[in-house]
Amino acid sequence: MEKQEKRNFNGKKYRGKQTDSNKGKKSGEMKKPVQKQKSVCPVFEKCGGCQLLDMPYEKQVKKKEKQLQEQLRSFGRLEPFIAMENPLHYRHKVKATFGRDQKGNIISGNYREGTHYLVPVDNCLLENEKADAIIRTVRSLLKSFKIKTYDEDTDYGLLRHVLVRVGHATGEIMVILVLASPVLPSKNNFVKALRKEHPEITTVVINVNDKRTSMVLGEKKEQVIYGPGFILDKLCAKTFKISPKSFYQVNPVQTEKLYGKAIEYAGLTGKEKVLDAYCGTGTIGLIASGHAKEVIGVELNRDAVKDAVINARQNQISNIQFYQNDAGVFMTELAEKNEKIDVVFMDPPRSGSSEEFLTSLLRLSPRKVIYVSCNPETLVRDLQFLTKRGYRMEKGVGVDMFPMTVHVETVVLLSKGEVDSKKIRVEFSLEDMDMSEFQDGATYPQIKEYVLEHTGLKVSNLYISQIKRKCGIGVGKNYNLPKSEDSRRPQCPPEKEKAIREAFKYFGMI
Ligand SMILES: C[S@@+](CC[C@H](N)C(=O)[O-])C[C@H]1O[C@@H](n2cnc3c(N)ncnc32)[C@H](O)[C@@H]1O
Repeated sequence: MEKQEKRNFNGKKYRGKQTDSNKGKKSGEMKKPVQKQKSVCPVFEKCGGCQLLDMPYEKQVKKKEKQLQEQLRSFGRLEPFIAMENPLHYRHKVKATFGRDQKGNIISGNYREGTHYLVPVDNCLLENEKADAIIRTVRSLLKSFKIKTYDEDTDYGLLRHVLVRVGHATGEIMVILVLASPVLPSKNNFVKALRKEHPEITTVVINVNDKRTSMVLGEKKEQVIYGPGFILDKLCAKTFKISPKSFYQVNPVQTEKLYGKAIEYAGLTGKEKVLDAYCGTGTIGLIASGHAKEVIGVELNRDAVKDAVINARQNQISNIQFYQNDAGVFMTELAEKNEKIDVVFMDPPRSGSSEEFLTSLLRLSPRKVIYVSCNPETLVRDLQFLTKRGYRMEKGVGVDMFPMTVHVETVVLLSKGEVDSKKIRVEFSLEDMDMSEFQDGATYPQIKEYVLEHTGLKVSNLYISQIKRKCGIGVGKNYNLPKSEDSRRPQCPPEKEKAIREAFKYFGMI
């Protein structure tokens, strides 16, 4: 039997797939069983959380760098990819879903990608090890505290998920217990028992999610049962408050490198007015504030904005203002007021930016735009838009924020090309543009992205267009529409319809 020698992510040898052993066998001859390579993770094939785990890390880096170069080549040059020195256990935000296996044993882990099949996970190579240990302890306490795990099918039980957020620099730890109803029996004793095993836990909160949805966190305000209800962390010498629902990058080691590049690309001199769009808890803007005259930040999530304001105070920064608003709406208002903005940082979600944001960006005409993106596809789409209208990509760089997965983070510097802003204003007309990506409030990819992020469900263009019709929203001609009202076409299931409607509401379409 031929052995294929391969090396996994950390360079250790392992036995590769033995698929050649049956080659040349005539049919009917006894076949030797095909032995699959042994992954470094026992649930690698079932979980789907990481796709590249069994590939040597250097190879992963080359693969990602090459792919990014192919995607961005036509726009400008890329600097060498920024890999991670120790690419394991980098996730400082860890989520586990609770349930039971077929024998009735309590399990915790992740849903297999695209399904509601719960894969038990004890130790994940991507996740912070303390967070995993805390989740195991919660699991071990459930029986003695008579806490039932929630069952999606019967809508019965209490504990749905546990989320752990770890401050990399401070070591502070927040545990979020996501419950189907507000009362946790013997909550004080539960916290005591948990902290006895993990005295490093600095806060415990209850989040109630009583909806039949795959969204992890419920919308209501959290109930704090231990500590201050938030944790602090440090990045680039600034302190940041992290609340249960605020966005905070999951890989703090690489985040410092990412933000460092963004600030470097901005080349601030201390005289600029800077906008930090999609600012989350204000991280990039606060770090930039020491190098700029004035910074404004805009963010949709109310809790994140509150954290951003507190972060400014905590870091004694007075030249920054935060606004809670849709970034596109905010940009339009700035453009209408003829505000002068010198540099824009933009770090939108995976779905990328919006038509409204980008058109107003053109009107504002900042000298430099630093685009931070976690999705090269939407980055390319938005770059196409901006580079056709006077901006030029000077340089960019890929940062490995998510080793072992296919995901890539990118920072790109755009600056004003030869065309002067006056000319752009005259030539720029919505009628002439291909607006297919930007119809009806949100694009199909944005709706899909939102639904996936909030419910874990994948929805097709067909389903979105069906629900658009039901809601009386115009359906653009560029999308995958049914050619006829053929009743044999799959109809959007109620769960997905609900999720799509929630997305429409979020994007202000209904
Ligand atoms: C990738 S995160 C970046 C956050 C921040 N720059 C950071 O590095 O921590 C994207 C942020 O955009 C926010 N967001 C999503 N849609 C938005 C919108 N339409 N307007 C403003 N902010 C939005 C999200 O709440 C999230 O905080």
